Amino acid sequence: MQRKEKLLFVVNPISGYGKKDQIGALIDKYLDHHKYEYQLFKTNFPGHARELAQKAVSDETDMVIAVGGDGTINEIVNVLAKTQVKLGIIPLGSGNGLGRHVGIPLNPKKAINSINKGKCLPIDTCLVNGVTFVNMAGVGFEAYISKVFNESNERGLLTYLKCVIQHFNNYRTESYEFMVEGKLIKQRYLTIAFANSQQYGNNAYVAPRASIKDGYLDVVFVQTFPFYYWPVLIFKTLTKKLHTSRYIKTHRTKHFHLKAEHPVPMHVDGDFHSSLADFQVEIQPKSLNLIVGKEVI
Ligand SMILES: Nc1ncnc2c1ncn2[C@@H]1O[C@H](COP(=O)(O)OP(=O)(O)OP(=O)(O)O)[C@@H](O)[C@H]1O
Repeated sequence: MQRKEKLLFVVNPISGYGKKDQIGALIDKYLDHHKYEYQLFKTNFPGHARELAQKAVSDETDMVIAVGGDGTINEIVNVLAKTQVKLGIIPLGSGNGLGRHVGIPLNPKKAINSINKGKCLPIDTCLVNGVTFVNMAGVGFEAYISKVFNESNERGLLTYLKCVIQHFNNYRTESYEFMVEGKLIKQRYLTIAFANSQQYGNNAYVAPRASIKDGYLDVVFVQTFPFYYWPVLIFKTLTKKLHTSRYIKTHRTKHFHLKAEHPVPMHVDGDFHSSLADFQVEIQPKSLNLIVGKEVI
């Protein structure tokens, strides 16, 4: 008889919208018990998912499944990158950028089925100043909003949009410098995204031509724009046309060194990390074994 694979489900009870009370029962009902044996833990504090993943690696677990959003995934990926342990996703976050990109259904029963199928793909991860991210990191306005959002008691898309609208006019753009094709560029930007996949979440495509398995990072520069341009920008973001905006430039690279004139906020996979003025970003090709739901770009 074939050995059963050992799974660990890591459930973030505060991610996304609803409680996660039913998830244990759904896993029990729909997981393929001929193929897998499993344990399930809820996270009690930020950083707990990382601790649980560390224990899973030392216990020779075959797959860790993040039940939550990109922040929960990020904690786990910081442990699983460059190991053989697979990552699964049950996307129950607010934005679910990575889960959406790799075609994991938002319906938990269907997501469990993707784990049963076990279609595994080696994907790229990235490092920013030594911290791993897998979907998106960034500096400037988007990171500032992730800080404000994390500090608010509410979650969800509506709260996020409220934060954006409230803070857009008051946010001061920062001056940055970096090299592109041997040329030194010095310019002010509203936000700069380091994109491994295509979207922040909620089908907001910031880097519609990015691939998670091409060995490259898409750096997306967003210049400041007038308030009346928001509807156009949102439309372009949702229809994968952002790169056609006159306020956007994209640079594809393996390494990127960015300096800001003053410390600016940085997020990794949607969660505020710290405020810094010097950023070294690099790609780590095919460094994570991810369970996917479809053919992935
Ligand atoms: N019990 C807990 N109490 C408070 N925070 C927690 C707890 N467990 C985990 N966290 C933190 O919650 C943060 C947010 O989780 P996550 O990013 O998964 O959800 P989300 O923000 O709703 O989804 P997304 O990132 O997809 O938009 C994580 O960074 C994690 O550190």
